[in-house]
Amino acid sequence: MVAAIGSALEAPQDAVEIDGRGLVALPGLVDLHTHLREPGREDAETIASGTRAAALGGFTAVHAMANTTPTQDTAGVVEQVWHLGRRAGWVDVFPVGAVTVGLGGERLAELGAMAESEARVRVFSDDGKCVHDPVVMRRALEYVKAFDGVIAQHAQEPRLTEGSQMHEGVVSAELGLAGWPAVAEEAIVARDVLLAEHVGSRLHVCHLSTAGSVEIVRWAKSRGIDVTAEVTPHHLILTDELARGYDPLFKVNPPLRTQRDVEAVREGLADGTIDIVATDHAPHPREDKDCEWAAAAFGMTGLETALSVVQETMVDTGRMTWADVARVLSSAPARIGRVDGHGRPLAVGEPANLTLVDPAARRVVRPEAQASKSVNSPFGGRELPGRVVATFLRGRATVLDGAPCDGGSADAR
Ligand SMILES: NC(=O)N[C@@H](CC(=O)O)C(=O)O
Ligand SMILES: [Zn+2]
Ligand SMILES: [Zn+2]
Repeated sequence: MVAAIGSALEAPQDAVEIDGRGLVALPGLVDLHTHLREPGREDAETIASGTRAAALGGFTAVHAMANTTPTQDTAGVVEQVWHLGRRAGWVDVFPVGAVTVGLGGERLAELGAMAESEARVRVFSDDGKCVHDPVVMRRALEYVKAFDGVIAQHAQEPRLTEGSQMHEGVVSAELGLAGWPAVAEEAIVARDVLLAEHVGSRLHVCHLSTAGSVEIVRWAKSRGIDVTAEVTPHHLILTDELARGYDPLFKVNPPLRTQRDVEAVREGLADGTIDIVATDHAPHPREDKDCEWAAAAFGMTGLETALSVVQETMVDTGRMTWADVARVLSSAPARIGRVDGHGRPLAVGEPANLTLVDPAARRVVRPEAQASKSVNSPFGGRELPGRVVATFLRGRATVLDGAPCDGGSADAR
């Protein structure tokens, strides 16, 4: 708990003192969209390694996506993930529940049992797959109203994206790679905001990536539809031009779009149409990325670079203040996920979940030196601004002087 705020305070003798001059204090960051890969793909990431990466990135809470093996579609599996997160101790892990059994898109998973479990699931998503059947989507939206849940949709019309490899446009035509058209995302976003309005439920749009999707969400919000949306750091800064080198590091779902889309998502984030930044941290082992483009997995890591990318694209460009950063990376995601104790203002009596950032620092990203078990960062070798100096989870340092406090967590080494 934050005991006092001021300039002439008496600290207890054994207190850790940090010289905060020049640093920005943010409420601990909250990621609504992380892939931790455990259970099932511990070669790519574990709950311990992924949450350690999260703490180093300034996070105190992450939502762990449901596309694990087995799928997080029962109370048993979400409770297991929740417990492993607790035991690792780096951040609070909130498991996302699958919408449909095995992400199959057909039968609703036991949403109520997951909501009532110890993990208290409020966010449900088949992420990786789109809940494409409108009847299933409608039922899911209706069902979660009972416990104030939200459906987080991976908006990708499957028929329009069969075999898709990258954004459909000039570059895909030149490279001869199968395109993933913007309309495949926008058609689902449009359908889902209308469904959410029809049944009076809450919808969250995952990794919104196109100018058209921004317009649809802006329209929906102006109508009073209860929709929220996220953008990833990579969609704020990278474009489909990067596919020209055929390096699968830049292969991701939804794909990197055009400069026009990048401009539109930045503007949407700045004006509040897009509510939050979420990492979509998607670690993959080397063998799934060190191959030709068409055979490679979709996804990139992001927990350890997210804040820097937001600083570069939104703060250093004058589009957002640090208070806005606290909103899009902490308070708004905590509210959407209905998470207690996170995303709270830095005030006396609030839980001491906080992050100290040095905005004047610059660093070159070295994926091999990161805490994630996987190295598929699109920012390797790139210089980015900002450095997370310290992270505190309920008053306990998880990161100090930019280094993980391994002693504090039993299982994370
Ligand atoms: N974003 C990705 O490209 N991949 C994600 C799935 C997803 O977020 O759709 C993954 O699980 O690897
Ligand atoms: Zn997705
Ligand atoms: Zn994802």
